[in-house]
Amino acid sequence: MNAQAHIGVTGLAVMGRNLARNFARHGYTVAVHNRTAARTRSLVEEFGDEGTFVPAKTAREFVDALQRPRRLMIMVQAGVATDAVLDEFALLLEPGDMIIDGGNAHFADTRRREAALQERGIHFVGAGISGGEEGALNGPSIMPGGSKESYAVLGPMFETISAHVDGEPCSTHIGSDGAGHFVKMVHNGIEYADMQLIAEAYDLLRQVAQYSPAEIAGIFRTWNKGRLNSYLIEITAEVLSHTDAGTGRPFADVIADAAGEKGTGRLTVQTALDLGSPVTAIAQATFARAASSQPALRAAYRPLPGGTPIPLTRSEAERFTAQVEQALYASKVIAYDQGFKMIQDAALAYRWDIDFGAVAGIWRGGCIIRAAFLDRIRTAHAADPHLVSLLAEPAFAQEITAAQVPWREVVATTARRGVPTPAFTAALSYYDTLRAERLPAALIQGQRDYFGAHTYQRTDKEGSFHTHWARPDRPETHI
Ligand SMILES: NC(=O)C1=CN([C@@H]2O[C@H](COP(=O)(O)OP(=O)(O)OC[C@H]3O[C@@H](n4cnc5c(N)ncnc54)[C@H](OP(=O)(O)O)[C@@H]3O)[C@@H](O)[C@H]2O)C=CC1
Ligand SMILES: O=C(CO)[C@H](O)[C@H](O)COP(=O)(O)O
Repeated sequence: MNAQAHIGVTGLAVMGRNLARNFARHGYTVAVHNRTAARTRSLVEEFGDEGTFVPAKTAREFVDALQRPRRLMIMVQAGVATDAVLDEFALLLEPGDMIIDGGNAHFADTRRREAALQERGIHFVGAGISGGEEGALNGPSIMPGGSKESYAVLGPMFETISAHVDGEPCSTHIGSDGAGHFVKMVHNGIEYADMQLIAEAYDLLRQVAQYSPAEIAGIFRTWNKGRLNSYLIEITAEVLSHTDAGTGRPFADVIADAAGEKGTGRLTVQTALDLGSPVTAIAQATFARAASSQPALRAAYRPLPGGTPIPLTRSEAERFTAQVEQALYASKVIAYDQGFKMIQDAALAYRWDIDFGAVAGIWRGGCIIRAAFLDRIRTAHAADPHLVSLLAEPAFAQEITAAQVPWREVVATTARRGVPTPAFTAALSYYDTLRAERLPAALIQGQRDYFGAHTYQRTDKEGSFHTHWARPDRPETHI
C-alpha cells in the first residue's frame, strides 16, 4: 500500500468518522480504520466523495498507509479500549511517529502513556476534543497536550479543521503531557455545571413562575440575545420548544427525569478533591445527576413536606424571570471561575505552562460550553496571566455586585418554595465563603485539635499550637 495518507483515524464511531470527514473535506488524505470493518466500509460508501479516504482492514494496512512521520489519531472509548488500541498500534510505529488520543482519557493515563511511548521515541499527544458530532464534522475545539515539537507538526492540521472565531482557530497547544486532557476534563466539568444551572433556571420558571415549556423556550431565546448568549442556552430553547410527536405533549415532560453521565464530571470532582480545588458548583451538578438517578431514594423522600406554593401574578412572574436571569448569570460566572481556578491549581501541581486566556479563547467556538462571555474571560486572563479570579476583574465584579439582590432573592425563593437548586445555591455559597472576613474554619481547627491534637495556628502569633483539652487548666503548647 502507498504511504500516502497525511493522517489516519482509527475508531470510526460518532466522533472518529466525523473528524475523518472534516480532515478529508479540508484536503487531507485520511487513512480510516475501525475494529469492526463495517464502520470503515460505511464511512467510505456514504462519504467517500467528500475527499480522499484510504480504508484499511488491518492495523498493518492502516499504519502502512500513513506518510512518515506517521500521524495516527485514536477515537475510541477512554480506558481499556484506548490501551488495547495503543498496544496494537504502538508496536507497528517507529521513532518520530505521532499518536493522538482524541478521546476523553483520564489525564493521568495520558501522562503514563506519554512517558511510556517517549521511551520508544514516539510522540503521544493527548488531545481533548469537544463539539460532539456536529463540531467534529464542522469544527471542534481542540485541546492538545504533548510536546511542543509534536504541536509544531500537528498544530497546523488541528487549526485547519477546528472551529474559528473572529478568524482565530479554536486549537492551541495547552501544555506538556496530560495538560490537554486535563483542560478537556475541566471543560466537561463546567459543562455539567452550566447545564445544571440552566436546568434549575427552567425548573424555577416552570414551578414558581408557572410558565409552559414553550414560554420558557421564548425566555431562553431572549436571554440568548444578551450576555447569556451560548450554545447551551440555544439548544435548551430548542429542546423546550419541541413537542413529542407520539403524545402531543411538551417533549420536556415525556423525558424520564434521570440524568445520565459518562464520567467526565465525576472525574473532574474526584480530581478537584485531590488538588483541593473547591469546584462546588461542578460538584453539585454532578451529584444532582446522581440523585436524579436514585429512584428508591427519591420514592422514600417523595411523600415528605416541601415549601409553600404561592401563585405569582403576571407582573410578579416577569419580575421573577428577570431575577432568575441575574442569578443564572452570576452563578455561571462562579462556575467558570471555579473551573479556571482548578486548571490553575493543576498547572502549579503538574508544572504545566498553561495560557489561561488562550484556553478561554479556544472555548469560544466549537465546544459545548461555547459562550459569548468567554471572550471577556479571555481578555481578563490575557490582561493578567496571574488573575486569581474573574471577580478580581472590575467589569465582572460590577456585574456580580449588581446581581446581589436578585441572586439572593432567587435562592431564598427556592428554599421557601421547596424547588431544588443545588448549583445556584452552591455558587452563591461559594461567593459568600470567599468574601467572608472570617470563616467558621477557625472553629473546625479547634474541634480537630480537641479530638485529635491536630494543632492550629493563631491570628496573633506565629507557629503551630495545641491546647491540652483534657487538663482542667487547658494549657497551650507552642509546637
Ligand atoms: N460522543 C461525543 O459527543 C464525544 C465523545 N468524545 C470521546 O471521543 C471518543 C470516541 O467517542 P464516540 O465517537 O462517541 O465513540 P464511543 O466512545 O462510543 O466508542 C466507540 C468506538 O470505540 C471502538 N472500540 C471500543 N472498544 C474497542 C477496543 N477494545 N478496541 C478497538 N476499538 C474499540 C469501537 O469500535 P467498534 O465499532 O468495533 O465497536 C468504536 O469505534 C471517546 O473517548 C469519547 O469519550 C469526546 C467528545 C465528544
Ligand atoms: O465530551 C463531551 C462533550 O464535550 C461529551 O459529549 C461527553 O460525553 C458528555 O458527557 P456526559 O455523557 O457525561 O454528559
